[in-house]
Amino acid sequence: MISNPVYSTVPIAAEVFKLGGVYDEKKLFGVTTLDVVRARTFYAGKAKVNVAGVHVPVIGGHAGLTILPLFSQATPSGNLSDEEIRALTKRTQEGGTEVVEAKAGKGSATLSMAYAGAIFADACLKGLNGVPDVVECSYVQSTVTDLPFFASKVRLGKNGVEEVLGLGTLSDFEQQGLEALKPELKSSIEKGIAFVHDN
Ligand SMILES: NC(=O)c1ccc[n+]([C@@H]2O[C@H](COP(=O)([O-])OP(=O)(O)OC[C@H]3O[C@@H](n4cnc5c(N)ncnc54)[C@H](O)[C@@H]3O)[C@@H](O)[C@H]2O)c1
Ligand SMILES: O=C(O)C[C@H](O)C(=O)O
Repeated sequence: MISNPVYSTVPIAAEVFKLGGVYDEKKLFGVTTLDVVRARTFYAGKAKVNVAGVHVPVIGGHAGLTILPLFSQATPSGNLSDEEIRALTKRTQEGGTEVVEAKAGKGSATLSMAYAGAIFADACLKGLNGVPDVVECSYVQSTVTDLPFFASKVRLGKNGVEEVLGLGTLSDFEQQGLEALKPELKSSIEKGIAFVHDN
């Protein structure tokens, strides 16, 4: 699922598939790769490292505060200040809205989404083809938090999602971000599920 709001459209799709008796949680992904692309790009710029070698997990959902880049786990380490990390987090969270507002009703990010979509589709194909250790962040059915859907690192394989990976160690700032995003994410998931049953 790429169509927004991804944090609701994925639960909507899951519910529709369940009603049709064909839901396979291993094969339903919300594409959050663009958040990862933005986090990597902004981080590389600030840390003055080559973006090609940068990894930053992004967890949560796919809108505003629900997008939580884990810069404490970024590699290579950029030794950025707390203030810089806060600014990079905000920029990543607002990246999509920035483009939507700049295009003023004429759509959303397209070229960067195509790039992100290609990365994610390529990872899915590698997994399906049996390439080992293919890991991308994605918004999937999850038990890593108390929310039924959550974006985190996912290991892809022949069946789709082979393993939803844990969050690793979070900084205090990220832990606070995680607690702050939960109410919005919970309500967006519930709204999606209710939408299916009300319609
Ligand atoms: N997951 C991500 O990272 C990400 C990134 C970019 C865009 N998006 C989402 O992708 C979607 C498309 O973005 P876009 O920039 O191409 O938007 P867009 O406005 O350019 O295109 C939307 C298209 O949907 C069509 N449409 C609208 N209502 C319809 C309906 N009821 N039935 C059939 N078609 C309908 C419109 O005619 C239009 O062609 C949006 O939901 C956007 O939010 C997601
Ligand atoms: O379409 C949007 O609202 C934003 C899009 O999801 C993006 O991340 O660029």
